[in-house]
Amino acid sequence: MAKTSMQKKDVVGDGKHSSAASTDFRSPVGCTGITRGEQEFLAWCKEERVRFPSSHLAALANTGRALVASRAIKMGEVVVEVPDDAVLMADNCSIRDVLDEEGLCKPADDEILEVQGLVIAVMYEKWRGEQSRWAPYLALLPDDMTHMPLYWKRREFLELRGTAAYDKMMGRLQHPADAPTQVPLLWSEVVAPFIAEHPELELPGGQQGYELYRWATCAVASYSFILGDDKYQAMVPVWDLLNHITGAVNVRLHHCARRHVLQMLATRDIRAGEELVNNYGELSNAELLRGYGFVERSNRNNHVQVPLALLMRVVRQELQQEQAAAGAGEAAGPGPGSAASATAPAAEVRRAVAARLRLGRRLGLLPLHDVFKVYAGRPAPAALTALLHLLLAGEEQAEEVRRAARRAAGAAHSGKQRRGGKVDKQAKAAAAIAAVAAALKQEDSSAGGGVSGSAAAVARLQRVYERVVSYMLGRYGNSLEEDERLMGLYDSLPPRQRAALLARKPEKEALVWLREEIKRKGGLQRSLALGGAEAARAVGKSVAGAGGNAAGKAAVGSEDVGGEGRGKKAAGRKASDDAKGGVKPQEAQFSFGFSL
Ligand SMILES: C[S@@+](CC[C@H](N)C(=O)[O-])C[C@H]1O[C@@H](n2cnc3c(N)ncnc32)[C@H](O)[C@@H]1O
Repeated sequence: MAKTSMQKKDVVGDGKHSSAASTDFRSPVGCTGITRGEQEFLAWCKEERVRFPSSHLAALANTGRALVASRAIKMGEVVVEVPDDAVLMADNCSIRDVLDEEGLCKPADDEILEVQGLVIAVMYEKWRGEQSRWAPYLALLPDDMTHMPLYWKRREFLELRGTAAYDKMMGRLQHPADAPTQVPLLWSEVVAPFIAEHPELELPGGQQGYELYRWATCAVASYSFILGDDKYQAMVPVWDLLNHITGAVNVRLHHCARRHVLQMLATRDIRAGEELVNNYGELSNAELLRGYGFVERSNRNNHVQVPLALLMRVVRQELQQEQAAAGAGEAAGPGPGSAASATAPAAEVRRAVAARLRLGRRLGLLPLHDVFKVYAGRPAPAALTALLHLLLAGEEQAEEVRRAARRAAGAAHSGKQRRGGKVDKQAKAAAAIAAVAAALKQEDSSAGGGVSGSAAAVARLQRVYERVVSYMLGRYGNSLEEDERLMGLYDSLPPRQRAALLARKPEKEALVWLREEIKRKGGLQRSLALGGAEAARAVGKSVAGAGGNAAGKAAVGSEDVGGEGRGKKAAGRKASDDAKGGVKPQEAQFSFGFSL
């Protein structure tokens, strides 16, 4: 594997200065010379018509390489332009036919395989060294990816127990775009056999091969983009030089189909010397750490992910305990209109809850990848509260919710709101949430309502929430109090411990917040009052996903492309109408195939 020096310099010039061979080149904002690797990359950009005329490469203390404005940039100006065929994908790399034959190009049987296709493409092109068309580009990617948790020692990795980062990397939750997931398994089941079956490629096997694979996986995880509706995973040179700072994005991604170029446009005026900043998604620290190997000291996107599988388990437990209590002649009984009758065996509870879940799904109450996000300081997600109510509900209550949702969907049909079926789903979810809110409205248990049906339902929801929170808090390796103590020692902690601390502590805070919020007077109603917005979120994408990334990462105004040639077509196909910065479609990565 060709090694490239990754010494970082303070600032290096942009493509137009690439002919300056001297190492004491001074950029418009001062600073030092450029490395040979950087010079070669800039020359390569020129050859490939990759342009960033108003900015230059910089190396910043905490974030590594970056693009910095060389002059004032106007809102809407194109700041980076990358021809479609300069991107690197499984579909246009030099072994694309082999990858295609092996089912590792689009459309593969499994999206995971498509991501593996790009990882192998990156491995191969890197391995070819100078012979690769992308050599100067690949040489500029950091050789050292040890900031990624994939390189952490077991002891360090265990510090992440309980977090979304840990679960995803352990393969408990999985989305194809979660590149650093199940790496040893994918190596032994997909990549090592591929290498063994294609000796003509001369890729290394064994430990050397695995190290190359691990590096390429990290490169794909933290540098690749997903282009267009067809979700082509691609390495996009220069686009991937932009860092992520929550709340500071100043560019958006776009595809100009007419000219077959991917573009980055300024979303506001940018001053000379200002960093160009992308948005990798609305990501928590745990997610940033897993996918990109860094965390932010203060991150407004911090949240905890509550998996559906856990909710199902807790609901079943609740119902079975209610039954047992009723069977033993205790006072509580199965509650008003319970999902299973007092005499029902566990299997019946399971069936009843599964049926309610199907209804919840039809009503649009399930978020993308079945993971509910809970934020400290915000009400519990409406769709979560509504779904829990539904899962616990008896026949009659469930039917009521279903009828209300149907009426609302019918109204949306006949109204002007309908847009490609999406509003139907949103309207249904909103109506289901409203119906649950109405059912719970009469009383809140904390108001001292006693024994009315709704008070019992509220108490039951609170119990279920409490169990979910307790279970999730118990999964971390230590307590929130311990993390608070560790924050006092923050500066003296090793970097990986700091990162783990900043990943797990906000998750615990969100859980503790949830527990308190649900107990507070009106907490459940506050959750359900957000029905509209939450309903939109419940049906995904349109609110916070890569497809509709409100923070501006998603490109707008893309035009359709008539592709020419394979690579071009792939990159071009509606590319960047939801092109993403960083590797994963932001919502789509939160799959949580969790089991207790
Ligand atoms: C797409 S690359 C951006 C270019 C990168 N800085 C470089 O030196 O090549 C993503 C990587 O940049 C770094 N990065 C991006 N944003 C960061 C931030 N806010 N803080 C720390 N590191 C950051 C992380 O190492 C991440 O894996």
